[in-house]
Amino acid sequence: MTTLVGLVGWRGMVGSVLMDRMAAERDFDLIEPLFFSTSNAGGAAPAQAKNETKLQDAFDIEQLKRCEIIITAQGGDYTSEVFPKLRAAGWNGHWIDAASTLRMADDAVIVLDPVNMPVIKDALAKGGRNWVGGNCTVSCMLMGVGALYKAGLVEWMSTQTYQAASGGGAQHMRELLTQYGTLNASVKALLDDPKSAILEIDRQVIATQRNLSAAETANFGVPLGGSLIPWIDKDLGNGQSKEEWKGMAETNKILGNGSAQGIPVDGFCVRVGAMRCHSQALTFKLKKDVPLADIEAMIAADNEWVKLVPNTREATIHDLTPVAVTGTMTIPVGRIRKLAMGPEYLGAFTIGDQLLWGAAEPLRRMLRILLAR
Ligand SMILES: NC(=O)C1=CN([C@@H]2O[C@H](COP(=O)(O)OP(=O)(O)OC[C@H]3O[C@@H](n4cnc5c(N)ncnc54)[C@H](OP(=O)(O)O)[C@@H]3O)[C@@H](O)[C@H]2O)C=CC1
Ligand SMILES: N[C@@H](CC(=O)OP(=O)(O)O)C(=O)O
Repeated sequence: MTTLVGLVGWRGMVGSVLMDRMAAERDFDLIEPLFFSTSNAGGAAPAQAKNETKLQDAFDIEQLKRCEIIITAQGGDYTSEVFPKLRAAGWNGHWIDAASTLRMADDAVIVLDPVNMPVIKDALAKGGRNWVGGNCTVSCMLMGVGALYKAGLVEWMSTQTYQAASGGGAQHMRELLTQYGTLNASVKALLDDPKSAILEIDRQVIATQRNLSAAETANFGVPLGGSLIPWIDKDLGNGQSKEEWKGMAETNKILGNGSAQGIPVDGFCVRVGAMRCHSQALTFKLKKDVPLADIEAMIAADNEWVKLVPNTREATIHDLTPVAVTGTMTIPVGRIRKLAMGPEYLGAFTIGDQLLWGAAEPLRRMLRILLAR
């Protein structure tokens, strides 16, 4: 019998990317999908529905219990409310989740199978049933440079991120574009006049940024267009943002190192005016001096999506940008070079589409792993 798979959060931003990827990879051929909604129970399910063509209530535990596997991209509040009730009602199925809520739970695995298939297999063998997608920045970073971790070469890593608006959600992407539009409109006449003074344009732009309406900064709280925000997620009260904390905690959990005592990973997470690709500059302290060519070969051979970008100006400006990477599964790694601090210090720059490898893709791949058993 075909596996009944519940889909929750399928029409949100992450969910839509997930649906596209599942369709592209023909995942729906292998399952009987049961679509849920928090807002439109009884409405028509999307075209991928087969026998179950009505949307089910996403809070209806009895309907959820019918599913052998549930994939949710509905968000953390939904997980917090429904998951404990479902387990308490005796549901023994597999829960695959995009939200961070359950990530650090002992009985949950952060799934990124090109990096941690052994961890996933070990958990499966032990009866694991909770599978959670990792933080987008961490997942994209490990898809790029996981080879160095797998080879046991990393003493520590520092990451400086350049994270896209999409990490905040659809409204944040819209807000960024609205801000850019407002800025452009405020100096349009001056821009159209090639003889206008650039410092006058600059003066008007900063005045516009400082006077953006509350509606135009409702999501980010401050201007992002033409600026940046060096804080992402909650304030942990110790000087670190929660996004920065995830770097070490999740990297080590994904690698199966345990979260408390692992390889030190730290740095600064910064929101920039990109749309949906997270970029990051990485500094490694390696455990030993490894020739650059060996490092490059290791990274290039790690998985089929990683792409080495030669450390030249031309290759970098064309292939190592959010514009080049958006909407693709490719994880470019470039700017690889030994740093001035010494031969064990390595620099690299990597980019990933945070809605693909950063959110949707590890979930559908986990579904495939479960279906293939
Ligand atoms: N944004 C990101 O980069 C990442 C997000 N995540 C996780 O995924 C969760 C979902 O994120 P995201 O996809 O950005 O959230 P969205 O806000 O885009 O979607 C969440 C839900 O909102 C409801 N909704 C209400 N109005 C609309 C509308 N106009 N269009 C579409 N859906 C609507 C839908 O539920 P319904 O159909 O039931 O009404 C939908 O499933 C996050 O909470 C987070 O936990 C994980 C990794 C990255
Ligand atoms: N925090 C990420 C997006 C995200 O959803 O992260 P997480 O899945 O760890 O909550 C960002 O803002 O770019």
